[in-house]
Amino acid sequence: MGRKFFVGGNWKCNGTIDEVKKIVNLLNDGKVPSQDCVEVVVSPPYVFLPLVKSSLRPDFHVAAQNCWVKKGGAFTGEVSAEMLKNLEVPWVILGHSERRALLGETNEFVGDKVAYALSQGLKVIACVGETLEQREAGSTVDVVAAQTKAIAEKVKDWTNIVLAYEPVWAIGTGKVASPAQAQEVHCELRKWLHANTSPEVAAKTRIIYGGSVNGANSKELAGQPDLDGFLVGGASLKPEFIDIINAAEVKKA
Ligand SMILES: O=C(CO)COP(=O)(O)O
Repeated sequence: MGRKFFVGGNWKCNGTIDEVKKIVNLLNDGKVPSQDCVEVVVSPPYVFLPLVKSSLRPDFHVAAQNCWVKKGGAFTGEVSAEMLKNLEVPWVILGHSERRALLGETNEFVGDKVAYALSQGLKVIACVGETLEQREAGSTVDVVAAQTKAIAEKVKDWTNIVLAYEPVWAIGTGKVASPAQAQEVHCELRKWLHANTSPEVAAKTRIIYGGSVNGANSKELAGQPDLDGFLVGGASLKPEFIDIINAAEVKKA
């Protein structure tokens, strides 16, 4: 099948220089499976990217948490895909639900961002996910399909995209999706890719889960057939992030 397990750590808007140094030391000392078995990418705030990149172990990589929708210029406060490329930051997270909800990023805007970042040679962790209201209304699959469609309309080549399913109700709440709930949506997303992109894209694209993942629940989640890794928030700042990376071993069994 060839979908390498992927573990992302989204540090969000957290950290001081000292705290960042501590997390990097913790990561550098962690015992994890080889790069053949798991791809690890951590995403500090922009301002810490050079520090993390220069001090992080070479088998782990970095991601930005966002970038501007087109070429840089007169866009105060933004950071462009070209700048990330210039800093040799290989990955960027786009469409996180916090940006969709708090900063008004629409499906279309996220689709444009993904397409532009890819065009500049970045790899993208593209996030989708429903709110509790949407889940209770029975529209989970429609919501994530619409979010994915807005990306698929702008992108032909999915090689450099990892799709992150992050139910909004599970983010930062301690209410993790059950393995069955996660598997159901991952399977629907894969079916959607099969029908609307190509069977090859559906088979190869990694679909990772995010929302209250921790050291204790990561193994059982990793056992789900359509779950190819995690995007971790709170626990990515703690020693248990190493345990979550080690959940990749489940796929080998
Ligand atoms: O938003 C997330 C990762 O992008 C998940 O956050 P938590 O792991 O803190 O729930």
